[in-house]
Amino acid sequence: MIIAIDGPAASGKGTLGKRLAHHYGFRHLDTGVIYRAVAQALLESGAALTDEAAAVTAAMELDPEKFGNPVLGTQTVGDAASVVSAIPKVREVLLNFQRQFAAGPPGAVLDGRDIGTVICPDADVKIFVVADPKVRAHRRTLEARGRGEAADEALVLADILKRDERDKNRATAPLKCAPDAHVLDNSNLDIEGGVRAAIAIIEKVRTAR
Ligand SMILES: Nc1ncnc2c1ncn2[C@@H]1O[C@H](COP(=O)(O)OP(=O)(O)O)[C@@H](O)[C@H]1O
Ligand SMILES: Nc1ccn([C@@H]2O[C@H](COP(=O)(O)OP(=O)(O)O)[C@@H](O)[C@H]2O)c(=O)n1
Repeated sequence: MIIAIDGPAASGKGTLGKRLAHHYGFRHLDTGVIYRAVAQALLESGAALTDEAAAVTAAMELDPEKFGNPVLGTQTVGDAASVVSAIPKVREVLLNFQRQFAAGPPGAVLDGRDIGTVICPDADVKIFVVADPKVRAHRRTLEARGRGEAADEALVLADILKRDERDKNRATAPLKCAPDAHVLDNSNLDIEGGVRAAIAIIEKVRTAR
């Protein structure tokens, strides 16, 4: 079984994906980390984020062992990731890695921007997670402060909106809700409530088969 989760920045995709994978005993891939790792490799090497050749090389040399690097969670790297991720050849290089991850037993949960539309268009269940931008900015600010970073909520909101616009308007694999996805708005739900709502969606789809 494949569960595809997509949605805008800081909507709670990763948290939900992790929790669902735990609930069902599936593997989980936060695909945003992949683009963040490519962006970080470019930032470290000093190459421009729009340098296609350097970005493709970084994507081909991606080391999943480095996905746990805490710097990948920062706003700077997230912003850089949304520039790098708009390069079609970078997405092409990363496609197989994601599809192979999705294919293995016993099941997988992937979250990102194009899982239900491009990576796993035949996923068993697709969930498009949304939340009010101000709510998302507040949660991300608390998260950054929890890591000891000085985060200004207004700037976090501006960054989220800018990134959403870039991700929605790019030509290749833009952020969009698949026609067969179930929209889950968690603006007024806590993490537990969001997980319960997602499980209800998944069980409804399963029993309808
Ligand atoms: N339903 C929710 N209610 C409250 N906080 C949430 C909820 N879902 C996620 N969060 C918090 O919001 C922040 C962003 O969530 P995250 O899962 O990283 O989002 P995304 O993967 O979409 O960027 C995290 O600090 C997370 O703990
Ligand atoms: N499947 C994906 C996942 C992320 N991304 C890009 O990577 C950036 C960072 O993704 P992320 O999921 O880690 O971002 P957050 O929602 O956690 O802030 C996004 O802004 C997208 O530009 C993508 O293009 N496709």
